[in-house]
Amino acid sequence: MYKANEGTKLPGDRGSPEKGSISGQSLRPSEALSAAVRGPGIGPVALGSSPRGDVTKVTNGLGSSLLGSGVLGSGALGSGALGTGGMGAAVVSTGAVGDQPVFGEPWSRVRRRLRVELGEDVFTSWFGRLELDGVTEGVARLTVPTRFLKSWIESHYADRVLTLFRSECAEVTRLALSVRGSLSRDAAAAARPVEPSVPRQAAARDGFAEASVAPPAFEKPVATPAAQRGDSSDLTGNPLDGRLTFESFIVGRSNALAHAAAERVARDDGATPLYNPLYLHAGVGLGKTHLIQAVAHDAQRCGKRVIYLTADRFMYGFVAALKAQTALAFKEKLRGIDLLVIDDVQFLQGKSIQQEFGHTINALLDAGRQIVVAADRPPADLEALDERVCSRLAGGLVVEMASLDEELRNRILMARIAAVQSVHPAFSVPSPVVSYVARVITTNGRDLDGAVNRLLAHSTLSGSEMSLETAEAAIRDLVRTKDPKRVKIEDIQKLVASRYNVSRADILSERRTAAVVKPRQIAMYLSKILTLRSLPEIGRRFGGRDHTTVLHAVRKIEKAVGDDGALNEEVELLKRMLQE
Ligand SMILES: Nc1ncnc2c1ncn2[C@@H]1O[C@H](COP(=O)(O)OP(=O)(O)OP(=O)(O)O)[C@@H](O)[C@H]1O
Repeated sequence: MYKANEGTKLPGDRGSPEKGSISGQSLRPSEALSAAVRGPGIGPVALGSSPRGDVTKVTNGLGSSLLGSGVLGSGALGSGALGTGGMGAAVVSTGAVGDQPVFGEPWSRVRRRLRVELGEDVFTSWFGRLELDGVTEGVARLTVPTRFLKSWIESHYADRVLTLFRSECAEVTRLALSVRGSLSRDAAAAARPVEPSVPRQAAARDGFAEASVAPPAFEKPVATPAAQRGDSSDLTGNPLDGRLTFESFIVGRSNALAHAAAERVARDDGATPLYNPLYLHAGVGLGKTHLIQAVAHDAQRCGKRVIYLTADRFMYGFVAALKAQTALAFKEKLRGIDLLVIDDVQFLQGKSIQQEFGHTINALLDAGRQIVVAADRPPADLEALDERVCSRLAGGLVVEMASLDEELRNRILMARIAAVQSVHPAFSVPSPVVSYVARVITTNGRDLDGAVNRLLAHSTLSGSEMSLETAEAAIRDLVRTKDPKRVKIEDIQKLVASRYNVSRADILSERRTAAVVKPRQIAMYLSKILTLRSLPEIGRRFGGRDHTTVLHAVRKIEKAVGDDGALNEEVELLKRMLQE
């Protein structure tokens, strides 16, 4: 079983609640894993082959989107390739392919090229969670966690992704993008609320468009009575994932504060919410969703009325309600709850939706209702959101969850392995292998899940002892080179200010003395070349200046570094310091 938390508690916290049942959430980690990697003879298994005949596909009967997928290359059973999403269908390449994963390497190269082309920020926002599920008969099946991401990638990047994939791997002729987890999370929840079908025009107006590449491979529209009636006011939120509880959340240095605050909020009696809103932010896969869903689970168990929504669901819900002229009911429903949990708030797009979101959180906060928000960045960096909304979101407790350190990664891995062992007692991972995986997979919890998935696939399918060598081959593609550092405008301002002996406030101020103008212009220039922020955004972050002022500064410094060797060296040094 997953290990219970031993983490930080805030004063006044009660102990862990009894494990209770959550309606429609019956998939335990052990069941999920057992379903995911049932070998031949245990569960329904489909076998197929690629056009080259060198890929054997093993699909468990619950569908490959059950919990993500893994792809292994051959060797003994070979090197790992894909599917960091968790513990689902294994796609195993064997035979003639040799030691290399069949599609994993090309896919890794596609990702690398996209990252270089688009820059770190754009790549992380749109492609950080895009995963390759497999390639069958020329169709590369890609998955993302939300419909919104799916629509966005399809309408903005599909052609580019396909072109890159084809150039890396001629076998790929089409893409099929789908939302992963749509089966898993809801398989047990027959009563899953359905995405209201968003009218094309409304969707396009608010920044998302219908699929344009290939018909979704897996996504199955689930008809519910509410959807059939078009009753979009029947907003019951996204279903919670029964695995994402406090009990299964491992607490370490990087997330102790967030965990303590989350527990406190979940168990608060609701009379006077202490941390409201509670705003958690962190990079991809560091446990935000896990923690805020844990809050939602716990609050539900305490009898609170809870709605958990991803930003895209909020958008779809609102657009559909507008269309069905049930927007009032939609708002009323939202405002009549005790706890609103919103995930991935950085994806909120569209003016009217943002306004509505702003009104909703104002109404809830004014009524003393609790809000919990997760995002991949701090409130001040939510560029798409109205400033007043950002400041309201920042007005409670904002906590950053840092990267998982090695010790925490080790404990998460051990918990995952223990969960698997409760179903597969023969699954054994020697401690040097656990330590090795914890050391080399530095990225996030999702990749740790992917690693366990591959070790399990290896052990189930090969039946051989796990050694450091085989483990290394199984998880090879998950071991990434260090991501380039993301530079923040605030850090640029601080560094440049200290280098030129002025304060950051001077840089943001109206002062026009030469001692301040030069560092200000250098800082603007560095913001333009080291971040993906637009000129207007940079202007806003420099004391509300116009974008033409920023453009002027950028051009001026560009020219100056060309003419003046000393300045060039100085700027290069600042650049290096910021990127280290
Ligand atoms: N501290 C932890 N304890 C247990 N599992 C964890 C922890 N941190 C992350 N995980 C696991 O890692 C995976 C990714 O976590 P989660 O989905 O919560 O990340 P996230 O921060 O919401 O990422 P994203 O920004 O991509 O949505 C999940 O399977 C989660 O259970």
